[in-house]
Amino acid sequence: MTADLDVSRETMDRLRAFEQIVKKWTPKINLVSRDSAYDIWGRHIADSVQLFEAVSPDRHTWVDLGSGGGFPGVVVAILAHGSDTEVTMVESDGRKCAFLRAALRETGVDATVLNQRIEQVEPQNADVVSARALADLTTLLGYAERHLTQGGTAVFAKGAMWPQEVEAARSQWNFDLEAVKSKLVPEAAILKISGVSRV
Ligand SMILES: C[S@@+](CC[C@H](N)C(=O)[O-])C[C@H]1O[C@@H](n2cnc3c(N)ncnc32)[C@H](O)[C@@H]1O
Repeated sequence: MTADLDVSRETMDRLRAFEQIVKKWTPKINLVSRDSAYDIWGRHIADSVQLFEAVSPDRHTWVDLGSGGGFPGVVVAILAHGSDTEVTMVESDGRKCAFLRAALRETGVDATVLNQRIEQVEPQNADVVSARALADLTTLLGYAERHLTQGGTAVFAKGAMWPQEVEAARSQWNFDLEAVKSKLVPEAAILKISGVSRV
């Protein structure tokens, strides 16, 4: 994905710097699974870039839930740097929050890191809510309902089971869905969701 990533040289340098920081910290605090640690760029950064690109640039507040090692939160902060998008990451693990703050400092971009549980953070009224590898869709829609502004969009990275997750979620939630096929894993998708309300 490096070749067709249409970003400035400065942004690419920041993404590369972030890749190195993840590699440095991963042995200490397990930021990514052991079997994906060999390919931070291909498995994690490129996937986060896809999530970012799935959303229209017309947004001011982006909240990433369960940011962990910064996917997609730190990548979004790097790609949105210089725009008027404010990025917030919510992460309950204090060591990961320390990592996220260090990554932001070292890459020279701004974002807010909330070391809290998603369920306890005050409603964020965000234009965009994102999550990757966090929870099943039914749970994520509860988070989206709490933290999205009216007219906002949720973007969730999902694996091959996404059609079943959508079907299960429909019993509890009404929502509009656009499934964008992943460029990286054929069966995976980015679910773009709006109009979330309880059934
Ligand atoms: C499997 S990791 C995924 C991290 C990252 N989004 C990624 O794609 O690599 C899930 C992360 O969400 C955090 N998390 C799980 N439940 C949470 C909650 N209720 N509130 C805040 N953070 C939570 C965990 O601490 C963990 O860092």
